[in-house]
Amino acid sequence: MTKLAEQHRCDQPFDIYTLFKCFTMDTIWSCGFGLDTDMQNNPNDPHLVQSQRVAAEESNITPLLILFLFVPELKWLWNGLHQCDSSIRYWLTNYLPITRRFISDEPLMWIEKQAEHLVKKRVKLGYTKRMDLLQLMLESASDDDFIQDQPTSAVANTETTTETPLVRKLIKHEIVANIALFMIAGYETTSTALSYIAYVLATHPNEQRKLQEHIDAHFESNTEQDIPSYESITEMDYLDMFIRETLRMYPIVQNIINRQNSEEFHIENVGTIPVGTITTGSIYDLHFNSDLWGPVDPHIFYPERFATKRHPLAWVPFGAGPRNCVGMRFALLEIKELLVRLLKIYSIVDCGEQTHNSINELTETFVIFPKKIIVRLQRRDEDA
Ligand code: HEM
Repeated sequence: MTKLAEQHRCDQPFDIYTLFKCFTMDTIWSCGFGLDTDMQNNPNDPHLVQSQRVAAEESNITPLLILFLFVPELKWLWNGLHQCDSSIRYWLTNYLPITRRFISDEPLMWIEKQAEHLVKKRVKLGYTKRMDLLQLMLESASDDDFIQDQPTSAVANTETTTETPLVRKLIKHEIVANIALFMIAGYETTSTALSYIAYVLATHPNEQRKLQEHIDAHFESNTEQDIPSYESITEMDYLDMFIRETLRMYPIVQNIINRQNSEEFHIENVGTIPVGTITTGSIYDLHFNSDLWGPVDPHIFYPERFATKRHPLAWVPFGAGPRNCVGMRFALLEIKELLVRLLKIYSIVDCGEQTHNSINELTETFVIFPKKIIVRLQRRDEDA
């Protein structure tokens, strides 16, 4: 809120996406791993810079990735080479700083090393009352380096069960890998979702007013610093529909929602898909299909369409099935908390071409993101 107030005082168009990135990064470090970072006041913080590099265009298309795409049978070799390349870069750039002039380090490796330090530090610290993701993972950790999965005896004995769930502890390496995954998956996605929401709010003033009235009706507060409770947030159906409609029209992730089939299947007018094929559906075709989303034209922003029950797989910004996004509830709650606090005090204002051009050029890496979202803030109690 302090950063928003600063921007309001400047009374100039600014890039709200940059603010959201710092905010979601601070949130994931604090809620996930118990670190009180302050990236909102320090945009050059290396955690933020390295995470931004992971999603950046240039670090996504590497020769090894191209080899992986065209010769997936040798993925063990490409993985091995990638690991070697990243380790060498990490050691050279950290222990021989002069090499930074010629080679760049690998951001994922940097994040993994930070995660390793974090785990070591927390283990040394011993028991902590703080119940964050890291603590939960450490409590289910094993000291072994390798664990053989064991089916639960209770479930394995039941006659009706065909698939036996696994009793499984995490090994240290998996905890480190999960920290890195959560940092990357939880930061870029949520800040991008917030940036699209800001764009929609600025360009749809009637819907913004309706959302503000909805917030006023549900959330009484005397000060700007009040944090809405979980209970009051979950009751706010229009807020939920507003976010869902934005993610329908502006999905953040497309190409990571893919699956490899274990059985052959047939698609009409396409043919038979052999076992082991990696397929991904087109999220845009699904999200703009008028049979699934009508009768109001799916190209129109209309949150109320979510009041009608739709096909369970018509809306998939968080994927679907047992491997869908584990952070969905967390992301939705984070977005709602921020929107309630922001819109209680401010309106997001359209700055004409600057705002409209923001969305014209989108880039796709593992997320689909705009370069900037330029808007202005106006205090609601100063509205003309
Ligand atoms: C608006 C925000 C977000 C969007 C749009 C999003 C979207 C997705 C999508 C589409 C997938 C793939 C699902 C599939 O293949 O079916 C995914 C996976 C995942 N997401 Fe998110 N995500 C968001 C926020 C988060 C957050 C905040 C976290 C963590 C705190 C997170 C952690 C993960 C993880 C760990 C996976 C891998 C799950 C698995 O493989 O089992 N995501 N996300």
